[in-house]
Amino acid sequence: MKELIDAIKTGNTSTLAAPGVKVYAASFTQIGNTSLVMVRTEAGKQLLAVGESDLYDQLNGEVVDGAKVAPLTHENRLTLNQFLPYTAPQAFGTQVATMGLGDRLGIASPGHIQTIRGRDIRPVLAQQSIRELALTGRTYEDVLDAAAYAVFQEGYKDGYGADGDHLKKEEDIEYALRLGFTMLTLDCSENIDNTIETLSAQEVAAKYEKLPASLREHYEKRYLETPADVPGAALNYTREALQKDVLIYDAAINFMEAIYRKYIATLDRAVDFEISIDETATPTSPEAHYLVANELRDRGVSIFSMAPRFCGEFQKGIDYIGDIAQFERELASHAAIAVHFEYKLSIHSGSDKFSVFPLIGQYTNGLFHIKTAGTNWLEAVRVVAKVNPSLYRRMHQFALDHFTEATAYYHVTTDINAIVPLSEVADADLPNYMEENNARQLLHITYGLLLQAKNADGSKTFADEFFHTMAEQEDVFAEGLRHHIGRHLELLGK
Ligand SMILES: O=C(O)[C@@H](O)[C@H](O)[C@H](O)C(=O)CO
Repeated sequence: MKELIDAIKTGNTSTLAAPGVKVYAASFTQIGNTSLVMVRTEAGKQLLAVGESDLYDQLNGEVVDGAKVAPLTHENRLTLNQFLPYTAPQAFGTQVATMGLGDRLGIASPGHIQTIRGRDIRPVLAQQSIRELALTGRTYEDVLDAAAYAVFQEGYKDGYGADGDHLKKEEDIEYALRLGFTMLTLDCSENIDNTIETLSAQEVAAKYEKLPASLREHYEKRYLETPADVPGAALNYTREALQKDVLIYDAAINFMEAIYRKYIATLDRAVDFEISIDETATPTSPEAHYLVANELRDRGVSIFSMAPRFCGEFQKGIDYIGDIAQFERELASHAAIAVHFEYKLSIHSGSDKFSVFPLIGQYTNGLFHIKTAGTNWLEAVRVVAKVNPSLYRRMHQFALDHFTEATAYYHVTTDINAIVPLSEVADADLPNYMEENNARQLLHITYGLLLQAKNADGSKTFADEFFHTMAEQEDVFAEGLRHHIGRHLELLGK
């Protein structure tokens, strides 16, 4: 490290290098008298600060050859945020396309930044749901730390977001806001009454008639007596459909309003507020989308994006399943409704939906929010399959043994029996599993079980070897993400 420190001290920063040290040159920056750069040694990634200043004094680390070597801790990330504002997350609002790049491992954001840099779209790098945190054993502090350090490492100064994703409980909303998250995705799935879809028209009518007359009059006046006028949207409310949608969504709309008033409207900073009604058994018709959006607007609820449950299937880690012609027809209306109410359409489980990406880019005029997460984990699995076949085989077999357990967390229609047995696949062909839908979903939804698996002696079954492999293959992983997420962006027109 001494050679590097001396080079920085003498201002010879054109080629920052030292034996046994990887220097992330894009991170190099000057803050007052301090030169700061990210390096990686056998001890892992660290901040190297050369030159005395308040920043130097505030960083927690040890002094080596007259410089400070600081580990990538939560406290040091907060110090970085204080002196380098571009390393803190921001809200983006509705006038720029954004992409959620969920990173369940805390090591994908450098590749995501390399992919998105220079394109007409901004990254929400720190995106994790409470479900993901529970399955990986991470915290929102971990998630935001990893994203901020990646932004510093890559010297990315165009801004990034932090999304507390699929939040259902007030304590989780408070947790994300307390940490400075700049996007909140309110998951309303538990406030949507999916049982209504199972009722007959007569049962729906009877249940609807039991609602307060004032409520029924409110909806009938606004949706039966007043035609919806949304340019580009084909909306046709029937009495039967209205009755169902009121029974399905009224409680959820009240929930959205209550959370907005309590947590968003009172904030002294911008936060992108997303409404998620995608993780429900009930596909969101354009009429239902319009009803929810219209009610929210008239209640003064301003949103950044809305995630409907599209027709067909947006399953994890694989392409769209369904009638693309019907999807296009409904997408046109959903996108027109979002434009009408001045927010962005949000595409959840956006990973790998290659067949519909061009339609999404077209009908949203390139102004959308799209969420990915699992596909980034699968790119890491692909690296393991390439460079550590033994580890991949053990992970794959463990996933097969625990797949049923994992289906409690994610809706998939995976055919496990269609997956070619490991014994029939040569080491060199293991990466091909990442090209096959059933194997993709097998490894996709078992991520938490794999990362948290422990041996009888309490040691990690896979995680330590997995992360060591990924550290050695950092550049291969980044290249894989540039290729795979780059394909997403190209087809989305970005
Ligand atoms: O797995 C999760 O809980 C999240 O990644 C969630 O699926 C997210 O909202 C998403 O849609 C990512 O594609």
